[in-house]
Amino acid sequence: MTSAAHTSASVPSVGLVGWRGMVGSVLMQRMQDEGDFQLIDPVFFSTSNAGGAAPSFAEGAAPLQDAYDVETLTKLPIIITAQGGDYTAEVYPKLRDGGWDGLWIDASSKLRMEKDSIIVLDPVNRDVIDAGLARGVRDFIGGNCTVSCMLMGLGGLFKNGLVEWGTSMTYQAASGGGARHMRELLNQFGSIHGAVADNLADPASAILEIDRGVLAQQKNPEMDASQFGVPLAGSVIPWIDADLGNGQSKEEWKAGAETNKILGTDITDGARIPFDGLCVRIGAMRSHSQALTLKLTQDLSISEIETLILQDNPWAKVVPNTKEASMAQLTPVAASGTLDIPVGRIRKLEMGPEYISAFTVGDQLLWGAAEPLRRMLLIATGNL
Ligand SMILES: NC(=O)C1=CN([C@@H]2O[C@H](COP(=O)(O)OP(=O)(O)OC[C@H]3O[C@@H](n4cnc5c(N)ncnc54)[C@H](OP(=O)(O)O)[C@@H]3O)[C@@H](O)[C@H]2O)C=CC1
Ligand SMILES: N[C@@H](CC(=O)OP(=O)(O)O)C(=O)O
Repeated sequence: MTSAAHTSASVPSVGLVGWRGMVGSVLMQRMQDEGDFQLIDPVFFSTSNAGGAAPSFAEGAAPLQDAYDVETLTKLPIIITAQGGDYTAEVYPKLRDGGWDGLWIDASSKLRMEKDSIIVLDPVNRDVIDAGLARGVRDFIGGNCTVSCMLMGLGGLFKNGLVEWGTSMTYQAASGGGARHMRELLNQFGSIHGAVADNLADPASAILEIDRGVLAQQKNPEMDASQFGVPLAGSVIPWIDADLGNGQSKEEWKAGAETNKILGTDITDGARIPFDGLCVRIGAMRSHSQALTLKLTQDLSISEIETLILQDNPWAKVVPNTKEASMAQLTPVAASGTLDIPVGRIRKLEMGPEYISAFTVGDQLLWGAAEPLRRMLLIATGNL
């Protein structure tokens, strides 16, 4: 089973499932950047290409194992999966029913709200993770991307009990849907551009003619919208994830449910922080943004709020509430590929001194997905 990149008996074998997807690719990159592969003996799995070559960055690694081969998975003390909830639903119960007691570290939402699982976001809930490991918890699940990014940015307010309630209006990038969604968005932009390229190249052409051509292409049933269901390029989709049947999307439900589970405010009577809003898909490639309205428990000054945010963790950054700084530092383009979580547009609202607005953006593939998982692996192996 070993003989991947390492053969040392002193490092644990770790099964890696879903490593070529969007979250998995970012996870692999971060693990390479940080030298994490020196600390483990990686065993790569695939749902579609068992027997194929291991990724080129893991020189000497054994060929890809079948990700549905429970017997092989059972031999591993730790499995990290970014394969998705359907995979977890199929494989996880077989492993546990067969007596496997290894650590399951998962990016998908499937087990997040289970009583015996912990949502991992260690800069916010390291105490909960450590206590869980000590009492034998085996399932450590990455949080929803918008929730994790929000808590990384505004942890200083939430963790100090300063938020009475909150609402978030999200602007979620195509990459939240995965690799195929990103490709679809780019193909849509390309086909729209192609439909009007000649007119666009002619400065004398009428803008209404171009606009008509764009709309016609967006409504063209030939344009591929198989991943998102409707065109996203040049549009927005005000619904993400399943319809819960009560007017709320599952993505919106996660905001309240997961925020309170991560903070531990779900278990004490009266501690729950009401948190709700609307989740919207936009045509950004990567990084989720959200506009927040928070009712604070106290009338704090803006500088007190900014200090609390900055002091909470090294990644939260305060962006001055000016046009120049917001445009330069508070966009998906600025945040993508970085671990920074910029928080800006912080100001008091007309409703009263306890009401504030904020806008935050974070690379949802980093703090919203891959980073808490790789850090959980480090914690579990005694390296963080
Ligand atoms: N995207 C995000 O922002 C976030 C995602 N998550 C969760 O993480 C899990 C994985 O999500 P995500 O990485 O976005 O999903 P992807 O669709 O990008 O990848 C999942 C799997 O799809 C297979 N796949 C099929 N076609 C392709 C292709 N063209 N390129 C790459 N992979 C392909 C791969 O499996 P194989 O190699 O076996 O064929 C891959 O491991 C989900 O549960 C998701 O909910 C959580 C937080 C944020
Ligand atoms: N639903 C998020 C990404 C995601 O996968 O979230 P979750 O892990 O909660 O299903 C999005 O589409 O942007």
